Amino acid sequence: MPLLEVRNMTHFFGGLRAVYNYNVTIEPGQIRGLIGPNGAGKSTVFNLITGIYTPTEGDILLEGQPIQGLRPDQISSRGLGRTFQNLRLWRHMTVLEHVMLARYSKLDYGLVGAFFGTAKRNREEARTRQIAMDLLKMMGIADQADQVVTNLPYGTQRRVELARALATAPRLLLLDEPTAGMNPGEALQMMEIIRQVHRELGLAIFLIEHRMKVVMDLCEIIQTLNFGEVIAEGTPEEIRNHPEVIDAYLGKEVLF
Ligand SMILES: Nc1ncnc2c1ncn2[C@@H]1O[C@H](COP(=O)(O)OP(=O)(O)OP(=O)(O)O)[C@@H](O)[C@H]1O
Repeated sequence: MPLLEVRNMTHFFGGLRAVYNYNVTIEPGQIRGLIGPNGAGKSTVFNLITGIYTPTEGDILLEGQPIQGLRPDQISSRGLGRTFQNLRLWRHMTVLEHVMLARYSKLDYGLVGAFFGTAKRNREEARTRQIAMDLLKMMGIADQADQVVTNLPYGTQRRVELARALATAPRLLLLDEPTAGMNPGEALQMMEIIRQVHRELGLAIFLIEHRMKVVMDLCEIIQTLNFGEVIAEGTPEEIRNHPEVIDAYLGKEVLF
């Protein structure tokens, strides 16, 4: 069974057709890319899948179960994690607190446990801290666990955001422009981290990215959107040589 299946999804913002008859099937462990010009509808596709918007039409199935109409937190707890194009971090929290807080949504010690500090709660706290620290190690930022995020360089903040998304143990991770705003060196490091996350955690990844090197190197299959519609889907080689994609998009894009 596919991990995610989106069928004939259409979305209007008032009179604007942002996404039209969109389909995608993501298998467990697959890495897929979504590219297209500014305003093509890429972030809207992610916002529809993650429950920020409810599609005007269509079906979204996660492991065979319909998820359209559920709240973002309900969809997240079913195994779908994401990061955003613009960072959404809390100004006064430390790196470790960000990741631990996300992990708490997975915890189950009930209200009584939360008030009275049961042994189970203490065990779970220790385990949460351990998982969060392991993720920070994977991101290469464990030594900055106690830093307040706003004091850290932008590239590091993006790693915190990725660690936070991974803290809920998703089976599918949606990354909205993971290298946006980074210099080429930071972007290369982020690419290696994504590769490592995929290899070590074995989850499926769906990513939006403008940097062609990142998409072409990481993804097995790439879709191209233009005016809300998929104009091409294929391997990096097929996409690179697709006349409509070159015309609509690649001719104008940053190679790195
Ligand atoms: N909340 C909204 N209300 C109204 N229109 C919106 C909303 N969000 C997006 N749009 C419009 O929908 C279209 C698709 O936008 P979207 O942000 O999905 O594109 P995108 O491919 O992610 O672009 P970019 O690469 O610039 O991030 C655009 O015309 C945009 O202006």
